[in-house]
Amino acid sequence: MKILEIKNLKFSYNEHFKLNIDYMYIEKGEFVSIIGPNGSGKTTVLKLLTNLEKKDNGEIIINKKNIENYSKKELFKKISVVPQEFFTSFDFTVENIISSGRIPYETLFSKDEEIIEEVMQRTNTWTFKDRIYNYLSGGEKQRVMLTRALVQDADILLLDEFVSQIDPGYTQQLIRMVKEESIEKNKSVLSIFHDVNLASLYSDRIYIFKDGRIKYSGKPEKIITEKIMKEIFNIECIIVKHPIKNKPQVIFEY
Ligand SMILES: Nc1ncnc2c1ncn2[C@@H]1O[C@H](COP(=O)(O)OP(=O)(O)OP(=O)(O)O)[C@@H](O)[C@H]1O
Repeated sequence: MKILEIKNLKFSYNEHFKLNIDYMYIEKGEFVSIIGPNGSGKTTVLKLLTNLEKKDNGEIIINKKNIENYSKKELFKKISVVPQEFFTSFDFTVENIISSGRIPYETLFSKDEEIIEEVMQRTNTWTFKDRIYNYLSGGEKQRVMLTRALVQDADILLLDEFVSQIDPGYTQQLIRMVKEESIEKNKSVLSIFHDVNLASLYSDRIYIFKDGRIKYSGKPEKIITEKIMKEIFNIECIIVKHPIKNKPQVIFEY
């Protein structure tokens, strides 16, 4: 079942950048990634999906219902987001920030507190729950934002380079957690990656963006090729098969 569909989506900030998506979808329980060069429109799509920008044209359909027909609260239960950056001018603690993921459920019963603590233990953020968010390192902030999105428990998780500042140990742990959410809880994931190898290893399907359009889409095995990597990113590379998962992995020639 398709949980998210984007049809004929058009948007422009100005004459310099135009986004034009004919069709894009995510199935329930699918892990889908977007890759593409800087400025190709990846983050803009996520902003349109969360109403941070207003589309010029087209349709965004979540669970067979147009996004415009959702109330804010309903939408928060459908979509949770880990943005590239999150700023706050207040001195919120880590626990304050993460707890805000439960706002759409509007209860402060112990059940919510249990959910919050359980997810914080899993992401190892519980140990610094009383620290001020603004004073955390970049990687710690990203872990807090992912934890907030997980406690929100929405059907679709939108991730914008959510491990870009995270060390290898936590990168593996957090991506595995997200993957488990999709496999075990049937959550759908749409994740932007700059690391093509991570996208290839964990995704069921990948969309490759260039110049505000989808240039290629499909299973990693089909579209992570030397020719396409050269065309999209202008890189000289060799594609090898992951020894355990058989997924294509990109190695720079030099
Ligand atoms: N608020 C804005 N006003 C004007 N132009 C913008 C704005 N936000 C983004 N852009 C431009 O729109 C284009 C697409 O930006 P977007 O952030 O979607 O790219 P991206 O593929 O996510 O890039 P990156 O990989 O660098 O994060 C870029 O050229 C960017 O400069």
